[in-house]
Amino acid sequence: MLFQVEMVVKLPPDIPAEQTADIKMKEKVYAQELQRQGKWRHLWRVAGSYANVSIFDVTDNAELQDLISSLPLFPYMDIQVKPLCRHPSSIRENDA
Ligand SMILES: O=C(O)C[C@H]1C=CC(=O)O1
Repeated sequence: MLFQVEMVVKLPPDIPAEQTADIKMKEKVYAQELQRQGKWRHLWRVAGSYANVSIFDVTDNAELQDLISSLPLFPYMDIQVKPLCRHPSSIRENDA
């Protein structure tokens, strides 16, 4: 199942810089591992903001919830999820 996930990062300004750097480093390691596994198919920065638009490819809603809620930045993000399905005009047969 494919999902579009939008994440807007809202780190509180009073978190110590060291802690922020540690969270971001852990987030990067986790995000890259999920990309290697093929579960996080696309990761795009939204230009001009501390936000991303991503495409996840997971078995079901429960797996998506599990992956997203395990993100180190999860407590500091506003997240919106949209389920996707194949577009009838798409020429990409392998998608969805
Ligand atoms: O920077 C972000 O958009 C937030 C998050 C998503 C992947 C990652 O490494 O950090």
